[in-house]
Amino acid sequence: MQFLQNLSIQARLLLLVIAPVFALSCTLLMFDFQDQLQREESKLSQHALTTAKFLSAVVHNQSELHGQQYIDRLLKASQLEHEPYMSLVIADANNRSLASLGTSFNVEQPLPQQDTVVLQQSSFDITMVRVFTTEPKHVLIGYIFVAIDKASLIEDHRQAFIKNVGYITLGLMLCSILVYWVSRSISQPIREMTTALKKFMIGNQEVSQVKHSLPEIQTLQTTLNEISREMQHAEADMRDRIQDAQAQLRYQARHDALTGLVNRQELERRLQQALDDVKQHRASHIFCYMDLDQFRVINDTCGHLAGDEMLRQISMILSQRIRAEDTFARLGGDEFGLLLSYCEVEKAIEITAQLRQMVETFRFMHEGRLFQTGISIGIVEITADLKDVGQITRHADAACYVAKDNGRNQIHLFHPEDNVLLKRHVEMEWVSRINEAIDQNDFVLYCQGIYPLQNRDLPPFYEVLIRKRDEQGGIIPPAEFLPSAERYQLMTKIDRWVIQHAFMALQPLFKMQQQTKPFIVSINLSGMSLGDPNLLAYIKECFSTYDIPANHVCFEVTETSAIINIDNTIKLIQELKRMGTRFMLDDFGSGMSSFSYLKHLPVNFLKMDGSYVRDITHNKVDLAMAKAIQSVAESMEIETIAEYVEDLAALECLKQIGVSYAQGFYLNKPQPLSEALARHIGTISAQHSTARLDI
Ligand SMILES: Nc1nc2c(ncn2[C@@H]2O[C@H](COP(=O)(O)OP(=O)(O)OP(=O)(O)O)[C@@H](O)[C@H]2O)c(=O)[nH]1
Repeated sequence: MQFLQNLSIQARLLLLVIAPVFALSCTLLMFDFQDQLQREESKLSQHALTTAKFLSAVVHNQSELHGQQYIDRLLKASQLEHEPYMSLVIADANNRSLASLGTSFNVEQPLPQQDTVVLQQSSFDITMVRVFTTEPKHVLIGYIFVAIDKASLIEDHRQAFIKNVGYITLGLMLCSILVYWVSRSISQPIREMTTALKKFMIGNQEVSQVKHSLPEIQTLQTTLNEISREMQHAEADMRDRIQDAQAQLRYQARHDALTGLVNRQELERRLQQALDDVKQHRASHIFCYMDLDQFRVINDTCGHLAGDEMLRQISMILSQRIRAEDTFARLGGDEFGLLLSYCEVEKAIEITAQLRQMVETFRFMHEGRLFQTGISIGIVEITADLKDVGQITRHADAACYVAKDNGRNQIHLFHPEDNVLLKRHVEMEWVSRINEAIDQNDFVLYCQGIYPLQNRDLPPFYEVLIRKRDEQGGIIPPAEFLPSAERYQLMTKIDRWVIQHAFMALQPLFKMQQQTKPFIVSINLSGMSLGDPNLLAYIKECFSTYDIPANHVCFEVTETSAIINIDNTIKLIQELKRMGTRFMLDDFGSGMSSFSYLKHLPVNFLKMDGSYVRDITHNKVDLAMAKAIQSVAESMEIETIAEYVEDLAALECLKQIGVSYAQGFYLNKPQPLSEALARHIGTISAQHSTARLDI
């Protein structure tokens, strides 16, 4: 079959049509030849027998065969003279030939005794009939032999057969020529088409006209040319699209998707050019680092989409003031970079002052509310002594940091000896120390008691406070490291560390299955943690891991951080309160709109801001504020706590106005959490823990 597949159309037609027809014709001819031969043979045999019988009938009443005339008459009567392939012999009773017609022959003795018999010879068939006299006596008087010459009969038929085969061969040869011509008329255009297609493949735009084309091939050619045209259109279209996409990619690689401004990579490339220019040609270029002020508030109150819109609007407004030769870029978040080309410091200050002014006067409208923001700008002059682009951006960033530190919405020109920069350096160091302390558990938990003033049966609180161990084993207060943790977004990590370790400290108390005196451990949550959507899941996991009853835990959130993350905070409070956990609003009264937000925060306790408590016995306003807070809390059925209680007079005053709990150095100083808890359940002496509440 494989061999057939490799054959050309001509070869296939010849092999599959002509050859079988030839073979079949020859076979049929052969059968016919055999058949005819047999029929002829039997016809002749029959004829020979009839003739012999006829002759025997003619002579049967003779007593013997004699007389030439008589025999000739007999031969004539046989009517066999026109059958050249036969011989006829008349012999007497002794088998001596009396007369013959055709080639004479002798029949060997003894002759068979039958009256009629066919004797088979090598190339003859001899029909023998015995001749008898009739009445009165039945006497043998002779023999009549009729021979059929089989060889000549076969030869005659062979000639006819060869002639027929010749005719068939001739016919088939003519057919072959016809088949060859027809198949060539098919294969030739296919070959030409193949050549045309090869040329088409190597760049010809059209499949060229095939000379001896068939209608089918012409249709194929037209279709291919149509496909080719379509492909050319598609290719041109695709090329355009690729070019567009490449241009878009080039654009995207250099621009910020949100604002359309140049991006950080492109700015850094241009800064490098500027630095080279300064080093080679002493040109003067300025770089400014700009950061929007309190942008987080927009995101938190209006959502990120609104924040994006504000970034777009501010970028557009500032772009209008920036010269074509300058580069205004978005570096990420709410940070922008401005490269002022061929610009002196004084001019840069003038331009940035205008930009700052534009941001200050800009109002962002969202859902009917107007928002205002500021921008802090750090300026650095690109000088030849700057090592690289990284140093330019670091200096500008540092100057912007100083501008923030100076109260935001400021412009600051970079100066290496800035005190604030030194402070920032210290803070940066704290970042790695805090991370290390978290990994190596170098923090320790302290606590300060919060005791009931009105009803002694209420359980005390222990507010958990974090400290850090120093290398010499001393204790570092939180004021040294928490500001850095807040600035560098480490508060979530710290809060989680505190929650986990406070729970670890509590676990043994509940494991002992002792009837512990009721108490509540109070843990502070930073604003950053309140904005963390995964905090709730983390706290729940800690409750189940350490198996701590939820009603022994209270979380303290400050008013400002709760407000910034209001939705998340409300959800957190609702979910955990359902489990029995309590919530305390810390520093209450420090914000401007404390009372209005109180309605939305379902807390159990209010901790008055220490600033009202410290001077409550001397300052009437503080006293009035404390009373007001107490009155609002009572009407909302919220318990109050006063912190910073530093003397007996303050304690008495707070008790009188109805404050529920008190906390402060007068009552109790911070002590290690584990010790405080051990004292509480009485496993160690309670000597130092007793709060001075005997008033
Ligand atoms: N809408 C929006 N917000 C972003 C995008 N990238 C970063 N932010 C947010 O921008 C805020 C940047 O805040 P910071 O610059 O750290 O702080 P800030 O609130 O501006 O306060 P100061 O810079 O200290 O004045 C963060 O809340 C980020 O989540 C952004 O592409 N779109």
